[in-house]
This record gives sequence, C-alpha cells and structure tokens, in this order.
Amino acid sequence: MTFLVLHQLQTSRGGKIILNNVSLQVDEGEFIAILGPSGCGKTTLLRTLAGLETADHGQIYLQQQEISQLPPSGRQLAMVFQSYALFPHLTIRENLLFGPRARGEDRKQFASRLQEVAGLLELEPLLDRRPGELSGGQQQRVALGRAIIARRKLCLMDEPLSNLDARLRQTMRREIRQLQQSLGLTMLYVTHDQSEAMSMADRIVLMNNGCMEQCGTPAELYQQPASMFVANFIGSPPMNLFPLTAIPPQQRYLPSAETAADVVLGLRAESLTLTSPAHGRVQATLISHEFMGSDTRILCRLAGGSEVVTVKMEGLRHFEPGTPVGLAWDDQAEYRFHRHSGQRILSGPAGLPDQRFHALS
Ligand SMILES: Nc1ncnc2c1ncn2[C@@H]1O[C@H](COP(=O)(O)OP(=O)(O)OP(=O)(O)O)[C@@H](O)[C@H]1O
Repeated sequence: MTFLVLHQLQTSRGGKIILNNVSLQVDEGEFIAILGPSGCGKTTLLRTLAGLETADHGQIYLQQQEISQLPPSGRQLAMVFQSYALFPHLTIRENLLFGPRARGEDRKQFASRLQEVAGLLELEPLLDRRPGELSGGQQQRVALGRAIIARRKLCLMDEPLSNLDARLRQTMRREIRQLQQSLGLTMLYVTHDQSEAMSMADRIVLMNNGCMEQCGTPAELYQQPASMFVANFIGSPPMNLFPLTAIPPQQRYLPSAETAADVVLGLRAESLTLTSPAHGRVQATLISHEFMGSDTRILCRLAGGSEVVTVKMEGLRHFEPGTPVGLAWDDQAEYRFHRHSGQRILSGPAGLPDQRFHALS
C-alpha cells in the first residue's frame, strides 16, 4: 500500500532551485536510500519532507493525508540528523524521553517505553550517562532510540553513520536495517555512500543536481543504469566508460541511427577479461594493479589512446607494468550512452540480440 507520496516537489533557496520536480511513491515498510554526490539536494529533500524547508510547489501525502502545509510538529515523522542532535546537558534517559515529554504524552507509559527502546538498542547501562560520555556509535544508537520512542511510522535519517569509523559503520548498517524491518518502519535514508545504499535499501533514489536521476532496486541501478551518471555512480569500481571510437571499427557495434562519435561505450570491470594481445578485441598495456583482498583490479591503457580501463579479476594476481595485453568481453556486456545527453541508448545494435535492450524498452 502506498504510504508516502511526493508529487512534483520543488524547493528553492536564494532564488536557486535546489529540488527540481521530485516525485516519488513509497510503500509502507520500505527502506528508501536517497543517494547522490555532495550538494545534489539530498538533505533539502529530507528537510522539505520534515517541514523544515518550505516547498515552492508540489504536495506531500502521508497515509493519504496531505501534510505539505503542516508545521514540522504536525507531520508525525521522526528525523535522525547527521550530528545526532542530542542535548549534551541531559542524561541519555532524559534525551530519550525529551520528545514524549515535550509533546505532553501519557507519563504513565514512559517507563515501559523507555525500557522497550533501551532494551532494543542495548542502552540500559548508559541511561544515566550524558552524551559526552558515550562513543560515536553509542550516541548514534541514542539518536535512533529517540526516533523509535516517538513511535512514528515514517523515519527520516540524514547520513546517520558518517561520523563513525568504517568497521562500526558496517555493524550499524545491519542494526538499522534489522530494526527498520522488525519494527515495520518506513525509512528515507540519506547517504552519499553507494555501497551503504546498495547494501541497505529496498530501492535507491539517485539524485543529480536537484533532480531524480533514477529510482529503482539496487540491482536495477547496477544492471540497468539509465544514464552515464548512474553507471559512474553505482558500482565499485564504477563502470568503464570510453568513446566508441577508442576501439577498432570492426569491433564497434553501432546502435541504429547513431554515429560512433556520438556513442560512449560502457563495460563493467568484471565483464572484461585479459587475453594475449592477438586474442583481444582491443589491445592495451598494463599500467598497475591493486589487490583488494577478494579480487585484483588491473588498470590498462587502450592502445593508441589515453583511455584507461579497469579489469576486475578474482583472487591475487601479479602483473608487470608495461606488459602488452588484449581485452575481451561479450557483446551482451556492452552498454551504450549518448555522448552529449549522457542517456542510455536503448535501441539494440543492428543485428545484435541484446536482452537488456528488450528488458528496458
Ligand atoms: N541556505 C542556502 N542558501 C542557498 N543555497 C543553499 C543553502 N543551503 C544549501 N544550499 C545549496 O543547496 C544545494 C543542495 O544542498 P543539500 O545540503 O541539500 O545537498 P546534499 O546533497 O545534502 O549535500 P551533502 O551531501 O554535502 O550534505 C547545494 O548546492 C547547496 O550549496
């Protein structure tokens, strides 16, 4: 059932459009990651939803009720900020109960609600401490606890893990996802980390310059990128993108009605294999390699040009820089994009069956 609807939201600041015509439908219990580079409007989208920014136009509906004109306190949602926004002079107990107290909720239930949330988030031993006496991860849990104790069905989170080290971030990702699923929360979660979005979300909204570039499951964004921007943002390493003219004419399968100069070819690093120079579709020279643990990433420069591509191979590999090699790939692994618009070209190359083109058209 549709729980939240954003309809053509536009928000400006200082005469500049920050959010441009954003529309989205979210089901109850869904985890949506709002992903994009710095400055693309993620925080503004969350703040507009929470009523902390005023939209120029557009509507927001929560459970079929329009909330666009309501003040933040009337919107019935919880928000967790990047900075945690805990009161430093209050104990953790007081921080957790601050919201229910301020809203004048039933005091008789405070003890049981506190116990429930503290138990869920393993905060019991910390209740009498102040935020300054907690680690970053513990403070993050308290911030989460404040959202949960509010018993709001919609929870907005703005980069909640960005102050934590890499290992703790991994643990907290799983904890937040498990809590969200077990409590049936609907979550909008802002991050600029594509691996965080990929590992946590049911769907990802990828934003670019105030607009929604693509919305879909992590697999859809990875396998069916709508544009070069998406192909370059999703995946580690990002998709190799180079002009079709960088490969020999006999290897260029051209989409109908395009010239090679207008087409950018996209190949995922794991779709490429290294061969002897004579057996490759193109020739290249090894530049360097990086061992990542489970795989090795090999950087190669295409012959006759300056384009560098990354090849991903399982396990530990050793290569001599400067070695001539060939690169091979299946026709089915190719993506094509318009050089100027950046949009994916969905018409198949002449005479070449391609499941992906059919899937999208
Ligand atoms: N008060 C303001 N006046 C004018 N422009 C602003 C103001 N606050 C933010 N902006 C601009 O709005 C754009 C979007 O900002 P926003 O904070 O929503 O981006 P973001 O995607 O969350 O970025 P980050 O990941 O760096 O937090 C940016 O270009 C920013 O410079």
